[in-house]
Amino acid sequence: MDLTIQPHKLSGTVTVPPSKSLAHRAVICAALSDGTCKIDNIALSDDIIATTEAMKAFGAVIEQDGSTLTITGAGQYVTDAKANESATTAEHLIDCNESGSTLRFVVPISTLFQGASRFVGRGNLGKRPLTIFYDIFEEQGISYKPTEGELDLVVDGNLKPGNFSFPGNVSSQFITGLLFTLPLLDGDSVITITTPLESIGYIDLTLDVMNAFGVTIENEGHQLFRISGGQSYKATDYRVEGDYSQAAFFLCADALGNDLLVDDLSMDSLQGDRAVVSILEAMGVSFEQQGNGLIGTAKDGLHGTLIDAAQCPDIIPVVALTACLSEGKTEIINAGRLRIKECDRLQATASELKKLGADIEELPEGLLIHGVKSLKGGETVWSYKDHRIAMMLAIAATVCEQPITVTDAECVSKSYPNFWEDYKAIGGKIQ
Ligand SMILES: O=C(O)C1=C[C@@H](OP(=O)(O)O)[C@@H](O)[C@H](O)C1
Ligand SMILES: C=C(OP(=O)(O)O)C(=O)O
Repeated sequence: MDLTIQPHKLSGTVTVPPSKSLAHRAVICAALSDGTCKIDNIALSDDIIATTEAMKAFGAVIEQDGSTLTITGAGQYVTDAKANESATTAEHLIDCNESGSTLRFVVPISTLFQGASRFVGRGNLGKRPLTIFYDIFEEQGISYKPTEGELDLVVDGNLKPGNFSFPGNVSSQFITGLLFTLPLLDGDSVITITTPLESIGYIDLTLDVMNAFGVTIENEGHQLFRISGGQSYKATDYRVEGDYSQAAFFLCADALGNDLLVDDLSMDSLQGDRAVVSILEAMGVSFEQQGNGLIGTAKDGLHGTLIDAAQCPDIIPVVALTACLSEGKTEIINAGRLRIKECDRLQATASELKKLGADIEELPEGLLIHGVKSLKGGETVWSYKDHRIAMMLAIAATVCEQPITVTDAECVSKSYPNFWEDYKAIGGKIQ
């Protein structure tokens, strides 16, 4: 789907969708529990569908009523060996679609159940790193068969408790997957992170949701995690809070002169992407809180700054757009992992914003931006089939002098299926 967008100011209230990261975690904890849970404020984006379907494959029963999921957990199949044999000896087929979270969370979880699991997916997912798990599987004698190209991975074997150690700069999702799994084993484990941990906020989300479901982990400075075995997830009800990664698009839109109240934000959220607020403040934006919403304004204009992407990779494309219209120089550092997301986001951000008239240069691990007065637009730009690039370009369109056409715009369904409807509802002009 190609969309031509006219330059037009956005205004009004936008209620951000529920946090995708928290939704993955709540669905997984509920689906591993030993009872029935209601998970409220769920949006069935492609990634969340991948996770719900995955957990159904292991025996969880999931029913949808509007934005609420009623989940009856498969905890009994983990703990009861007899039930394992009768209920889940077949190969589980897990379609991760393009969701790195689903893949890295569910691979270790799958080893809790009897029978092999086959993980398939598409887009960039087959190219995103998994070697941290492969090393563990080699060590523990768990069989795994990856294939080249599109993801098609068969994992067969049961993870054993023990000592795990690996670097913290590839993806925090490996840690989250192991944290979900290890407490259900019959012995204690320790995870040691051998380099400074990046994406720390996502580990805090994992620990927080697990805690809500009665599972606890000892966290020693995010470099060492002590996990007691023999725990179980207790059924509980949970509401998913609004998503700061999605709010970032609208908060940056505000910084760029749009006029939005960005609603359903938890002011003490653990989401790492809440960093968008402090980054924009450092660039000259002031925020006013109205209820659970924020309105940003840059009365005296925006100025460039130094931005460390290590803890908040997902907001970087739209923050980079904002920097393109901020006076002076912005350098974005520690952003190497943006190259291993749905696309190479450093390359995609630089190439598409350059087409629109920005002065932006790709660095090996970041971006170097010199602010310009305006973006001319008038070009066709590609989303790279990456939701966060598509949404960033939609915000760029509001500040371009000429219309732009965004190609492969439907990819927003990965995290925010209603994005284009919401965009139109606040004044976005799509032809
Ligand atoms: O755990 C999560 O929910 C996520 C962790 C982050 O990945 P990395 O830890 O690989 O940076 C983030 O980019 C991704 O969108 C969601
Ligand atoms: C990278 C993302 O998600 P995932 O890693 O789950 O595919 C994202 O949502 O930007």
